[in-house]
Amino acid sequence: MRIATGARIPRDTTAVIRSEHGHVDGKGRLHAQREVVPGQDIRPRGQECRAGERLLPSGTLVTPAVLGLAAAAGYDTLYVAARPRVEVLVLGDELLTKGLPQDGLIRDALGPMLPPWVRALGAEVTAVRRLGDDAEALYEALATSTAEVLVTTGGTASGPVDHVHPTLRRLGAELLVDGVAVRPGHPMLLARLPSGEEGAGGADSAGVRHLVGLPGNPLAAVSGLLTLAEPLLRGLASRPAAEPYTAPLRADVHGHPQDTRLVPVVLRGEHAIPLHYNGPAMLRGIAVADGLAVIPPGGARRGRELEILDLPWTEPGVLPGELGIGGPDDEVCFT
Ligand SMILES: Nc1nc2c(c(=O)[nH]1)N[C@H]1C(S)=C(S)[C@@H](COP(=O)(O)OP(=O)(O)OC[C@H]3O[C@@H](n4cnc5c(N)ncnc54)[C@H](O)[C@@H]3O)O[C@H]1N2
Ligand code: MOO
Repeated sequence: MRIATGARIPRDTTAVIRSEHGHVDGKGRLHAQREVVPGQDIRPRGQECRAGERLLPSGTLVTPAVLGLAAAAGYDTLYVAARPRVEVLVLGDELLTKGLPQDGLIRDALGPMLPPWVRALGAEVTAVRRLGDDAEALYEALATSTAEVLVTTGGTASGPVDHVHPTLRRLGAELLVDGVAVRPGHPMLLARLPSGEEGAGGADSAGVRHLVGLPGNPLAAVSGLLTLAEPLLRGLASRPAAEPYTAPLRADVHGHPQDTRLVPVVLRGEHAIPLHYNGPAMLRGIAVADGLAVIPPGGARRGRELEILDLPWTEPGVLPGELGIGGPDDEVCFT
């Protein structure tokens, strides 16, 4: 009997011969040109999975392949953790949104940088708002936002126009992390905002809202993104943490006397090569980096194994030669 690839086999069939491995003679009899073994080219039911079997552990990212597997196994609905909804609030009167920095005004580097970064961390960005240094606008924004996570940039220090701390106090927020012994990024903070029912506006279905306060210096903001925002968003999205790993340094790196430093590095072969332009306000290092090396207080010598924090898009690339540490314009810059 002729049968199409993938067609259901007739009852009591013991083997299938591929058309190119057999021929039918003038009397309609089939002759195999190769040995035929029982079960040949028959795909039995339940080969890949059986009814009720768990196909993937919970917490698995729904990739295109996972969607295909789910459909193949007959699922019509998948239960997933929704992407956390994040609103970005950029603070600072000194920020320009186009053109060259001039007259004491600088370009907003974080407004463009944060949304794709936050999306790469598995969250959805619902809005990016530039609020200047307006305490009332910040209060209104925090009180009424329905996002589960608010990310502010700037205004975390204690200067005259640093409104984040006073506004959190006014809202009755709970400061969970108020500064971290890390450079750059030491003023970063994490707070739990009052939920909708507690009188402060919107919230997610569980009523919990968090605020990640990133320092205004752009590389300091990156520190906060990787060490405060990333674990928070991962937890909210029920994503498992990546396995921590280390790499040996290919050059000495200066340390802060008391605090940990995070220094942009590229990964080449086994090694982490520390990059120039790693000051708190600089982005040239991180723009070509694969990750941040965790430098203990006091610094680290060449060859020492250090933990590396990956960037969400880390993949091997080309090291622009002049950026690696060890040249004449090596910089020690941590405030
Ligand atoms: N008395 C102290 N003052 C400061 C300390 C300290 O320990 N004691 N730490 C300094 C450090 S370190 C940092 S980091 C900053 C963090 O302060 P803020 O979070 O309040 O940040 P701002 O003052 O608003 O801005 C700092 C710096 O970054 C520039 N900035 C701000 N936003 C952006 C942006 N979107 N794009 C590019 N650049 C931005 C801003 O113009 C400032 O130059 O506090 C120090 N002060
Ligand atoms: O964040 Mo500051 O720029 O800690 O160094």
